[in-house]
Formats: sequence, structure tokens, C-alpha cells
Amino acid sequence: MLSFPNAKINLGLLITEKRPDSFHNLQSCFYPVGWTDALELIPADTFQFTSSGLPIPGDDGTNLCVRAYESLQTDFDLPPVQMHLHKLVPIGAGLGGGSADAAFALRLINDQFNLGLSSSQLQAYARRLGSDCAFFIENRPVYCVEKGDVFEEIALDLSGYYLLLVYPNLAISTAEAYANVRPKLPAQSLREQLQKPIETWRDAVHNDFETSLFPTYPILAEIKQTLYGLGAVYASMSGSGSTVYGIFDAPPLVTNQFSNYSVWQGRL
Ligand SMILES: C[C@](O)(CO)[C@H](O)COP(=O)(O)OP(=O)(O)OC[C@H]1O[C@@H](n2ccc(N)nc2=O)[C@H](O)[C@@H]1O
Ligand SMILES: Nc1ncnc2c1ncn2[C@@H]1O[C@H](COP(=O)(O)OP(=O)(O)OP(=O)(O)O)[C@@H](O)[C@H]1O
Repeated sequence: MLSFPNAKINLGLLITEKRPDSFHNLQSCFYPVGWTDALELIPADTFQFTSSGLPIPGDDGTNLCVRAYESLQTDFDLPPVQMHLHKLVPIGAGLGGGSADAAFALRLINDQFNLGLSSSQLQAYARRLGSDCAFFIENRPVYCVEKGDVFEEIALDLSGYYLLLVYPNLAISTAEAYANVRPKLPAQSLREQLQKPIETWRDAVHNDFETSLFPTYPILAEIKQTLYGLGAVYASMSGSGSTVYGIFDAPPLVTNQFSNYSVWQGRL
């Protein structure tokens, strides 16, 4: 069985409180985007995990695909499988790439072996693998709260817009990014801001990680400015960085602005 774990972007990200478990409560909107890895799972005589494409830090044994298999193996007598991941989504990019691989692995195993797990049961396994993971089980636009793993409906449809993702070949650790933020309760919820026309977002919809990361990595603010210069209706960093995205109402004319970076362009 073959699947294509896709990335996400965050439309706004407010970090509201530090939690007693040392994680943070947040408000954000997750939106799936078309930059994907490829993940294949086939039944085999012995368990094997291999990868190609972008190098993934850490041993294969700690890969989130392997951890997804192991988490189901504790409750089900799973036959061995061979999994191959072709990694294309940049790492340490704020695009949730590893989380998507884990969630898609859970879904593939559930389908391959007819485990009959519901969406909410798969989300429970996913939550244990990472805060972003549960989103990729249903993989549709949602408003998220708490650790980013509790979802609410939001009426937001950006189909028809174009997206440009710019990864400046700079990996930012999520844990480090959280360590440097100052949580604060917003005057107005992100949900209210997102319900207004996209043309108002530039001044109203913020990613709190930009405040702490832009002074350290000025290139991120420069990319954001360049995206607005290219005509973006809205531009922002995604998640804890380092990818910066622009949303456009027509395909942007990119020449050599981002020639040293990894770029993805497509429809939302
Ligand atoms: C920045 C976001 O991508 C926004 O969508 C996510 O909040 C990050 O989710 P993730 O990469 O799945 O993060 P996890 O693997 O769960 O956690 C990595 C580290 O980030 C910090 N962390 C993560 C999520 C959260 N709500 N509060 C936190 O403080 C913790 O230090 C944690 O040890
Ligand atoms: N399949 C995988 N793909 C990418 N990273 C993986 C994977 N499995 C484990 N990891 C580990 O997770 C770390 C970061 O993962 P990921 O790519 O999700 O971060 P990210 O792009 O910053 O996403 P986000 O901050 O939005 O969750 C890597 O440094 C790597 O050690």
C-alpha cells in the first residue's frame, strides 16, 4: 500500500499559556498543503524500515513511522511489514512532515490489517507520537486548541488561492522555539481574526513564534517581505519555522528570489 503524507501550514499561531505538563496551550488553524513524502507499506517476513530522499536525523529505529508501528504493535498482534519512506518535505521546517509520516503509517497499518480503528481511536495513538500528529488522521482544515491536538470546526475555504512555501535550508528545533516564547492571552481569539476577509489578515493574524525567531534569523523576515513584494495577500512563518509561506490570488512570478532555497508552489 502506498500513501503520500502531506505537509501542513499554520494560519496564525497564538501561544496562550504554559501548561503544568510544560507544554503550551495554543490557538491555530491547520491547513493541509500539497508538498508530500511517499510512504509504502507491504507485508514482509521480517520488519524492515528504509528511507531515501532527504536524510532524516536520528536512527531508523526512532523514526516516527517505526514508532507508529510499535505503538499499534503493543495492542495488536501485527505481522511484520516492510516500510519505505521517500522523504521530500523538509525537516525542522514547521510543516509537520514527521508527524504526517507517523499519522499516515497508523492509517496504512489500520487499513492493511483491517484493525477497524475509528478516526478518534487513531487520533489517540497519534497524540502519543506528537502534538501535530493527530491532525493528519483526518487531514482537513481545522481550528486547534490546547496542545494543538484538540480540534474544532472552522468554516475556512482557501481553495482557488495559490501557495508558495519557502524553506531557507535552516532547520529550527520545535522544542527550542517553544523555550523562547512568552505566552500571552490574546485580546481577540484567532478564530475571530480568521473569520474576517483574508485581506485583513496581514495586520491581524500573527504567528507568535515570529517575535522570538525573526531577530535571531533575519532571513525569515526578509523572505516574508519578499513574498509580500511578489503580491502575497497574506504571508507568515508556519509553525515553529523555518518555512515562510505566501498566499496569492494568482500564481506568483518567481524568478531568482529564492534560488538558494527549497521551494514548493501549488494550489491550496
Ligand atoms: C509548532 C507546532 O508545529 C504548531 O502546529 C506544534 O505545536 C509542534 O508540534 P510537534 O512538532 O508535534 O511537537 P511535539 O513533538 O509534540 O513536541 C516537541 C516539543 O515542543 C514543545 N511543545 C510542543 C507542543 C506544544 N503545544 N507545546 C510545547 O511546548 C515541547 O517542548 C515538546 O517537547
Ligand atoms: N519520518 C520523519 N520525518 C522527519 N523527521 C522525523 C521523522 N521521524 C523522526 N523524525 C525526527 O523529528 C524531527 C522533526 O520532525 P518534523 O519534520 O515533523 O519537524 P518540523 O518540520 O519542524 O515540524 P513541526 O514543527 O511542524 O512539527 C527530526 O529532527 C527527526 O529527528
